[in-house]
Amino acid sequence: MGSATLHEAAGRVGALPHAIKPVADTWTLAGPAFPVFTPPGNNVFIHDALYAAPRGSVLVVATGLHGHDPEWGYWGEILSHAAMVAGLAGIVLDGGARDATRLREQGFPVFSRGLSILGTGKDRAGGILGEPVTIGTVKVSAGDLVVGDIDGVVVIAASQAAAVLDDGVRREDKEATIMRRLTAGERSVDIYGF
Ligand SMILES: O=C([O-])CC(=O)C(=O)O
Ligand SMILES: [Mg+2]
Repeated sequence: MGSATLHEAAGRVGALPHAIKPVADTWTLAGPAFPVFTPPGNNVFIHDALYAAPRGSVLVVATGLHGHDPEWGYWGEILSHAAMVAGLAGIVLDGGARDATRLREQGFPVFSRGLSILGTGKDRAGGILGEPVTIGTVKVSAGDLVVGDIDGVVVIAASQAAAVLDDGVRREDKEATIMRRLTAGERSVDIYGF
């Protein structure tokens, strides 16, 4: 199910900033969040998170700069390789990634604000693992459902996830019916009653 459908099903909440996109257009992502806060320009806590997150997790990394952070590549081919070995499902990064050609070959879903050559420091101070983080206007807690695709990333509270998925399926069924009616010659404005 697409991120936009789930966002509608969730009552139009949970969309992360639109600038956070997959490094390869075709990638999709789904799994429970493991939140990480890293100080700007530092990625040692992201390395630590690989070994703290349960298998199947999506790392969701806040950098404290709320999007004003185009200049670091927090994640690259080494971290993707390590994350695959650790059985993680993907990463959502409120900052840049690098080694994009290799990342695309590896296929591990990396969602970032863009690409940056610059490497990060390793000071072991100021990071937090597994506690809620805020990206854009969205608070992300451990276990929340994270779904990403080329449209972007949506985060659904764990307590809402089952109901939102059910509603998403209903929406997709309804939209399939609308497509059939359009094919049959009806007009969108008539179907919706606009
Ligand atoms: O050096 C880093 O920590 C990020 C990186 O390029 C890699 O993971 O390959
Ligand atoms: Mg690298």
